[in-house]
Amino acid sequence: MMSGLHRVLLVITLFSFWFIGFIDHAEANYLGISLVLTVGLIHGANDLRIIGKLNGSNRFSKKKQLSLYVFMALSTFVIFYLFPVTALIIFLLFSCYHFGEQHWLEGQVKNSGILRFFAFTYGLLIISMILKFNSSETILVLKDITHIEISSSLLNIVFYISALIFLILTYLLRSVLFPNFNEFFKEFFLILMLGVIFKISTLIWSFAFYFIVWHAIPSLYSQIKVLYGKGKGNGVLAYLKHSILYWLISIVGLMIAIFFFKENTTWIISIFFPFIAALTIPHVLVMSKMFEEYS
Ligand SMILES: CC1=C(/C=C/C(C)=C/C=C/C(C)=C/C=C/C=C(C)/C=C/C=C(C)/C=C/C2=C(C)CCCC2(C)C)C(C)(C)CCC1
Repeated sequence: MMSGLHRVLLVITLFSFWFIGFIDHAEANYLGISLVLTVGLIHGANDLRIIGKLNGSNRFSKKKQLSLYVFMALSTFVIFYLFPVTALIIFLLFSCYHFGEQHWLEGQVKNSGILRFFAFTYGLLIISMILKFNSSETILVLKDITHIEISSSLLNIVFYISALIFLILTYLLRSVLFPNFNEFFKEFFLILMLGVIFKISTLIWSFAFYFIVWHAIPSLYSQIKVLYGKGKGNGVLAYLKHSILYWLISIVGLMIAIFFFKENTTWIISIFFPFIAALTIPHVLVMSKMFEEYS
């Protein structure tokens, strides 16, 4: 749903066209990775506090919640190395829903099955656009992670199918999704702008741009509202203070993973995605429960 925050993000998206012209591809990649490792990681680092706010969380002690979270993250990372294709598919399915849920389901009082499917399709459309518009880099990274070389036509097919289902669902759900033509126009304009950004930049920048601007920032905004209330100006500082330890632990975890697995891969980036995937699974479950209870 288009809110005041979304309007600011649209302006940032427009501004990014101008900004991309100033940096080369290598700089864009460094900046993208730095943003994911800072803002991106931090947006999940307060998950335990969010769990503490959810109904029924007192059934488990804080220690149990922490152990379960760490267990989920570590097992996903290991599964990525044992069964990379299965793990990648599960990661992508979770990610599609998670991206769509953040963008469309906040504030929807009743999340029906079809709305959830729409959210999933939106996430699939965005991710397939990132991959399709950067197909040669995607094929190389996927080969490094799964040892399978996929063809660019597979990326095209997924993109066209998700676009078609997205259009059909948009039509069917138009009265729920778009209170007026302006909202409809802004959403389609956004998809168009994202498509151009993904086309003219690198895979890493495309992913990092969407992940930070259109996922992590809105998610931080929703979490701060839930944790510290709407009117409290110091919510951002409190959020940062409470997340810094978990952020540091994750960075150390990434360094350890790079140290042990760097021989097995051609690019560090192939360790980076399984690492993000490991944190994604528990994070998605926490956020989904938060949206259910706080919509
Ligand atoms: C609390 C806690 C913690 C922390 C946590 C965190 C820090 C979280 C985070 C979280 C996060 C941070 C999340 C994220 C999410 C993400 C996502 C959702 C993504 C997606 C992606 C994708 C989908 C991709 C795709 C691709 C590309 C782009 C290229 C190549 C290929 C592929 C396909 C891979 C710890 C563990 C320390 C401990 C316990 C507690």
